[in-house]
Formats: sequence, structure tokens, C-alpha cells
Amino acid sequence: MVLAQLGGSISRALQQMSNATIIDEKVLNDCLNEITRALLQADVQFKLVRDMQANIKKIVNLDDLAAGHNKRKIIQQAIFNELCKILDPGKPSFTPKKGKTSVVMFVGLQGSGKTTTCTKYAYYHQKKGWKPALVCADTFRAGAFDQLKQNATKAKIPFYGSYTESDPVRIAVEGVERFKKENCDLIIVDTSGRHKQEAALFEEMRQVSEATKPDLVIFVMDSSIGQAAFDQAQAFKQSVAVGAVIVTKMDGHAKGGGALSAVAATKSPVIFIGTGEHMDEFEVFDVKPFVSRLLGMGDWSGFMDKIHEVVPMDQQPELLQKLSEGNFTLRIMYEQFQNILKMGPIGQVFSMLPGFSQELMPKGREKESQAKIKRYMTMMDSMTNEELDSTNPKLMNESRIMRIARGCGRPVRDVMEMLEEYKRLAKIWSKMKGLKIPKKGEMSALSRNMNAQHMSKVLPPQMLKQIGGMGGLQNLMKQMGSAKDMMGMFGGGEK
Ligand SMILES: Nc1nc2c(ncn2[C@@H]2O[C@H](COP(=O)(O)OP(=O)(O)OP(=O)(O)O)[C@@H](O)[C@H]2O)c(=O)[nH]1
Repeated sequence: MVLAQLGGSISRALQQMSNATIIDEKVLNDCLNEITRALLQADVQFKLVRDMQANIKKIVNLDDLAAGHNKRKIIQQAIFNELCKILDPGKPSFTPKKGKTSVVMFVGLQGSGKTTTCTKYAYYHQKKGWKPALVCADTFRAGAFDQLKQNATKAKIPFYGSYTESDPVRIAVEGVERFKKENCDLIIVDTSGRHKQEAALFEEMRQVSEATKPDLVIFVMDSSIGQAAFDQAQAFKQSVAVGAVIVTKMDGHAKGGGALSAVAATKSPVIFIGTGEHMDEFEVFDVKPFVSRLLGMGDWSGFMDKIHEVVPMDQQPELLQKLSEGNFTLRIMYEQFQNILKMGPIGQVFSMLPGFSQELMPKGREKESQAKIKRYMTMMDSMTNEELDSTNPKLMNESRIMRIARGCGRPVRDVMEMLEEYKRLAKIWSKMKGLKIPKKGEMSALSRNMNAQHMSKVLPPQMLKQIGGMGGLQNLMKQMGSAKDMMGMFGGGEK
């Protein structure tokens, strides 16, 4: 995965610098050279990388930094800011509003992943309570309608298209009209792609756009083209009013970083990235959380987004209540596992947690972890209510463990392993004890309450170290506005 490769190299460089006893010119240069190499390998344009290096050196003037200054933190912050600058187009995208009809037209070259991305985009919004619909105005590629139909059916999203009509404009207009009548709030129009940027493609795009008057045109491009994305994005922008970009196949190509920075250079905001062929391998792209993940600092807002999707709002306060009493029972663990399984690709979820990126869930081992969670849940299915709701560790005696093992058909050592995992998690969560629960509407009180100090107690020590200790955590929370985001997880969200 492109993020793991690029992020791994950058965070290794930062780690090496942190390990040095004294930060001098040489240590800083080594660190910057390492980062430069990683960015160039990801196909980020040479000039951008060179400017970034120069800017960091200007900011981090080692001679001027008096002793006592935390040089590591200053350098890390400068790197963070510069990477954000490279990826920031300086322009927000138009965002459709739930409940208000928006037409969104997708354009891009053939094979860029446009049709797949249309469905991912629809599915993402559907999960958040929108009423999306898909229109297939791709009459150029035989099989395009079938593909869209198949994807849409799987995701239970209404669709419109035709096997016989060859005029894309007509189909697009008919589809948009029909779904407007059906009160869909997100009408997505998939258009034809061609192998090359050619006049016929652009002309057709223009006609569909004129006829359907989209609120937003999204350009879909494949990340494997790296910095060549600049020319491609420019060419599309000149033909139709591209308002946002989605970069696909970020899972398979080393050049993803180059593609993202090149798109930013055209001043077009990237709004999502595709990270796999499956429907839920699709992530919101936001510069700061993205860079934060790249540096192994986590992405709280993305994580919370996922939590909001799967933990029903009405159950969140109850969860907080139980946690604040220090009652992390096996039943709570069971419910947490259910939530994790609902969240989609487990590696994607974990990579949003600080320090978890590479170690915990290496690509290719997600299935294993998922299977383990399911195995644990099967064992818990053989437990009594008393066992599930107990907080007394002594309750789980030998005879109970043997009974559970027999009940679920697993060896005793598997049950013991599951109980060990429970104890480990219970220990982490016990740190939440004493957290004050706000009454409805007391968001700000909770924000004060849930500060970095509280968070530092919850995080495992090695994770805290990786973020840069308390200082790093405070910084991170400031950057992400995370005190507010984190509230949602524990029931204080006012969404
Ligand atoms: N690995 C990976 N594959 C992807 C991703 N997005 C799309 N694909 C795959 O890319 C291939 C092309 O995707 P399509 O959606 O058919 O491409 P398209 O741009 O709609 O093609 P046309 O309709 O011909 O213009 C398919 O095999 C998809 O499964 C992604 O984020 N990661």
C-alpha cells in the first residue's frame, strides 16, 4: 500500500532523528534526505521536494534555536506543515447537502476506476443516511451498464440506464429527471471514458454536463500515473468544470504521493481516495489527517467517522456510562468486536489509530485478524449471561473455561487466549474510569474534560511514545480538533 511504504520511510526518518542524542546539522540533513528520497520515489515533483527541503531548513535554523527548545518537535511540526502544503490545493470542494437534491457527474479516462468509484461514492453516502441513485450515461463501452447495474444491485442503490439507447445525453437527462421525481438527494451520473484524452470524449462530457447541469463534476484518475496527473487533471479541467478529484488504486502503486501532489498543484481538491476493489475500500481525503497518518500519528477524525457509522447514537451514551464506571465486561468486548467487523476493512480502521499503522495490521493479515475476532465471538456465544456481564476476574475458573471450550468446540488454550485478550483490553479501558459524563448538550464541558491528559492514560505507552509523548499528543489533538471528534465515540457528539 502506497501509504504504508511512503509513510513507513518518512516515520522511520523521523524516528532515527528522535533517537539521536543531539540534533545537529548532520542529523537534520540525514532526516531530510531520507524524506526527500521517499517523496521522489513516490514520484512527487522534484521542484516541490526541493522547495520543501529549503523551507524546512529556513524554519528550523538550528543555530538560532536556543538550548531548551524542543528541536525534535519543531522539526516534526515543520515537516508536517510542509507536507500539508504540498498536498493542499488551497481550495475547498463543493459539498452536496443531505436532503437537498444534487447532481454529481463523474468523468475520467477508461479504466481509471470511474464506474467502481461511482458506486463507492453512492454507497458511502447511503451509509450516512443519504438517498443516492446511479445513472449510467456510458454508452461507449459495451458492458458498462451491466457493471454499474451489478454494483448498484449489490449495494441496493437505485439505478438507471439502457441497453438500446445510444445517446448518452438522453439517458443522463432521463435518469436525472426520474430520480429528482423520486426525491433522491444524490444523483450520480457515470459518463464514458476513452483510452486517451481525445476530442470526442471531451465533447460528449460537455454535452452531458450542459444537459444535466451538475452541481459538482468529479474527475476520477488512477494514481499509477504519478506526477503525470498534473497534465491529465489540467486537460479535464479545461473541458469541463471539474470541482473535485478522486484518486483511485492508492493500494497498488508507489506513485500515489506524486499523483496527489500533482492534483493539488492544479488547485483541484482531492475529496476521496480509492484503496481497493471493494465497495468500502474508499476513504475521505483530508490533507491534515492524511499527513498525520503518513507520519504514523493517527487519524482520529477518520476513526471517529467510522465509529459514527457503526455505533448507533443511542447506544453511545450507554457505552460511555459503562466505561466511566470501569465496567469493561466481556459483553462490552463482544459488542466492540461486532462494531469493528461492521466498520469494513479492519486494517483501514486500525491504521487510523496513532502508532498502529504498520505493526498491528500489516496488509495481507487482515483476514487473520478478522478470523480471530470471529473465533473469539464464537467462544463468547458459549458463555452464560453471568459470565458476560461479570467484572470479577476470578469468576472464570477452570470448570467454566472447560465448559466454554466444549460448548464452542475449541481447545481450552484458545479460550484462555481470548480471556487474556479481554484482560488486556479491560486494563486499557479501566483508565477511562472516572470520566465525567456530560448531560445532553454539555459538549463544551466534555471537551474540557476529555483532554490530552485523559487520552494519554488510555493509550498504550509505546503508542504514546511514538506520538511524541504528552507534547506530541497535545499537538495532535490541536491539529485534528480531536477533543471534539473524540467525544462522539463516547457519546457526547451533538451531530
Ligand atoms: N486495486 C484497486 N482497483 C480498483 C480501484 N478502483 C477501481 N479499481 C479496479 O479498476 C478496474 C477498472 O475500474 P472501472 O470502474 O471498470 O473503470 P472505469 O473507469 O469505469 O472504466 P470505463 O467505464 O471503461 O471508463 C476494475 O477492475 C476495478 O475493480 C482501487 O481503488 N483499487
